[in-house]
Amino acid sequence: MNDVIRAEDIGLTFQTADGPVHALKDVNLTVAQGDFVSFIGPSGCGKTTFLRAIAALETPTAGRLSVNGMTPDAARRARAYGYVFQAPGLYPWRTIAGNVSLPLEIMGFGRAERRQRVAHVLDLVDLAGFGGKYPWQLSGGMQQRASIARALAFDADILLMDEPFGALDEIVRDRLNEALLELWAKTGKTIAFVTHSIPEAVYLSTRIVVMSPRPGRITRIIDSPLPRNRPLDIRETAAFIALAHEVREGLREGHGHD
Ligand SMILES: Nc1ncnc2c1ncn2[C@@H]1O[C@H](COP(=O)(O)OP(=O)(O)OP(=O)(O)O)[C@@H](O)[C@H]1O
Repeated sequence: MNDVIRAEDIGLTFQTADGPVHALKDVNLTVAQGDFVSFIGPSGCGKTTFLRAIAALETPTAGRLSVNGMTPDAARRARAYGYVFQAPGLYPWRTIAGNVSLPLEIMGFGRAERRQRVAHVLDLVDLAGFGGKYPWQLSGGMQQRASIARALAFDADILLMDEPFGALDEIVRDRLNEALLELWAKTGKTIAFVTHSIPEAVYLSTRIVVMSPRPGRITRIIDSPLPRNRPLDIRETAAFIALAHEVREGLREGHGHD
């Protein structure tokens, strides 16, 4: 299997008026193609900073980081990833299809190709038939699905997701978690996912990266023994509960350094 993300001794220090902030320190991680990796940890442990570094939105101050075998900057230019944020960030004056089509327009795809791709990704996120609606006509969960479709539209290998379901209620979140796993199985994408929720991390991931703050670092990397095909009620199994316990322990360990 190919490593799509490889971080070696990554450090990232912000210089602020109050002195240096060590957002990441000695971070080592490899993510294989087709992995679903979650980053979990308390506020300020560097989860978002690490995702942003992968996306070339921040530059590490130490170590080496490669994405698809390239520098993050080269990977960004090669459109190696789609990025999904906590808020859907859809333009209210554009239809759902218009929003999903926007990155394709910017990249210069022709009209026929755009139509075909938009229809395909709307179908993938179960929004076929909603392309003509405006964002405000859709529920929060549907809007977030549309933003996932937008990130998928140019068919990048990697999907970076920063707490995409954090603002949604639990029932909607459950449904979207299930839908995301289906989409992952169908597309074979590599997904890097930031969350604050232990059950969400355990339900979704093949690898769980537990982080802790000050300085932001990895305290545990847990490879999931759960099968890739996961119905929601897997959460009631002993294996799931044991894994959640292991994550919780990892989080507690990290707090010991505070
Ligand atoms: N541009 C910046 N300038 C200075 N400090 C920053 C900057 N961005 C992030 N930080 C600091 O770096 C640390 C890590 O932040 P980061 O947002 O990556 O954490 P996080 O784990 O994603 O937190 P949360 O769960 O709250 O989103 C924090 O102490 C934060 O205040």
